[in-house]
Amino acid sequence: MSGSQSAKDFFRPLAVGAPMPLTDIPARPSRAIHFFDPSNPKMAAKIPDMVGTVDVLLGNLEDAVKADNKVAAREGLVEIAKKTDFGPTQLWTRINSLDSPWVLDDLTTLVPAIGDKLDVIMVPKVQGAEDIHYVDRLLAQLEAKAGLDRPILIHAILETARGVANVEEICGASPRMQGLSLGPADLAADRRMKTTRVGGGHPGYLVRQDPPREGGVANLEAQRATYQQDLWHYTIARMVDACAMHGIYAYYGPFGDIADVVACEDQFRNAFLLGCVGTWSLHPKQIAIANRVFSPSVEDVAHARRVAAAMGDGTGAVMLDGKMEDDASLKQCLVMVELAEQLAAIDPELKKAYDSIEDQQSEVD
Ligand SMILES: CC(=O)SCCNC(=O)CCNC(=O)[C@H](O)C(C)(C)COP(=O)(O)OP(=O)(O)OC[C@H]1O[C@@H](n2cnc3c(N)ncnc32)[C@H](O)[C@@H]1OP(=O)(O)O
Ligand SMILES: O=CC(=O)O
Ligand SMILES: [Mg+2]
Repeated sequence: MSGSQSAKDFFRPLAVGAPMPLTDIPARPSRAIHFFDPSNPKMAAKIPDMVGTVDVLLGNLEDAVKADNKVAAREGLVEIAKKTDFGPTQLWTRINSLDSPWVLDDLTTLVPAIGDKLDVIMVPKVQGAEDIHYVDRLLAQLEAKAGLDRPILIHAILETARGVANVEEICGASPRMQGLSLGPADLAADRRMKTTRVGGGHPGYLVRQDPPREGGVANLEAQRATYQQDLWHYTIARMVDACAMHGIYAYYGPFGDIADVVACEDQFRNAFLLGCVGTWSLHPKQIAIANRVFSPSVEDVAHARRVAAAMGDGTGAVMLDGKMEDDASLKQCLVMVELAEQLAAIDPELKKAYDSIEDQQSEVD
């Protein structure tokens, strides 16, 4: 909420006739936000068949779409959205940046044409609350004009140093704020980091074991283990806290080494463990990785359910498998159980896997 706005105005529509803002952002599964370029005929042709295989399909209009194809991408997205029934899959778009010559046409074309199908608009290179306020008001005006009955939500990419400095105010800038993604490629450039990659780690960012001491003297010639550190830990942790504080959702972003599925899975898992609910997928092969990583494992769900059962009314402390469980560990377990229930509702395979634990547990009991 901006300093000059009163609390009661926060949930008022910003244009006469615009839909009422949401007071809570729905927790819809969004393990993979799959990017496609609507101006690329091969990719566009694959989209209808991808419905139901991925939680979010995102028509990308910004970086990775050639300048000459910006109009074709926008028009291609309108065409795909109009002819596709998205069923349980969400449709998002990433518009061009607010300082670009394309963004105004992106918004004024997409909202009247396919605003009823668009769930979330991703806004790149957000610097502060003022960027969200601009999009917020414009969306309200366009929604009112188009007669939409539900608000389109906003997702911001955290990819500038100023954006990171303002992360809390960005998350709280509008009731439309659905979440944030880390944009490691642009953020690295903006911070003048000395990397040349799209996300992921770097072998040079490490700490080294102390030298062994021999007779009180450090042996600097000895072999010493090194441990690679996570370049993105600080930013993801800030993003997760800011999102949790405002009741919205945090996502890892792109992992550009498409061939390195192992490191991709590691990066996604770090983000999952730290509190992110999903990530981007740039290539079809990253969807399965994201779906696997951002779904709690059967073992974790089984354990979480056992803790919930053992904790009875949810207060006090109990011993389970030699470990203390109490109100706080129960709350962590309930995060897992709730997520498992949300995912089971849209993913029949997962439902079968999670249900099989219940069957096994009732056999044991
Ligand atoms: C820093 C950032 O902003 S990241 C976000 C912006 N970047 C993006 O959105 C990139 C999206 N992805 C892509 O452009 C592509 O996947 C690339 C360029 C990385 C690789 O593309 P290709 O070299 O064609 O990959 P590959 O040959 O493995 O593709 C196999 C098939 O999958 C298709 N495919 C590739 N990526 C996608 C996708 N994202 N969605 C749907 N289909 C895809 C290809 O068209 C190809 O189809 P075909 O079998 O009919 O020929
Ligand atoms: O847009 C994403 C990024 O990493 O930059
Ligand atoms: Mg970017």
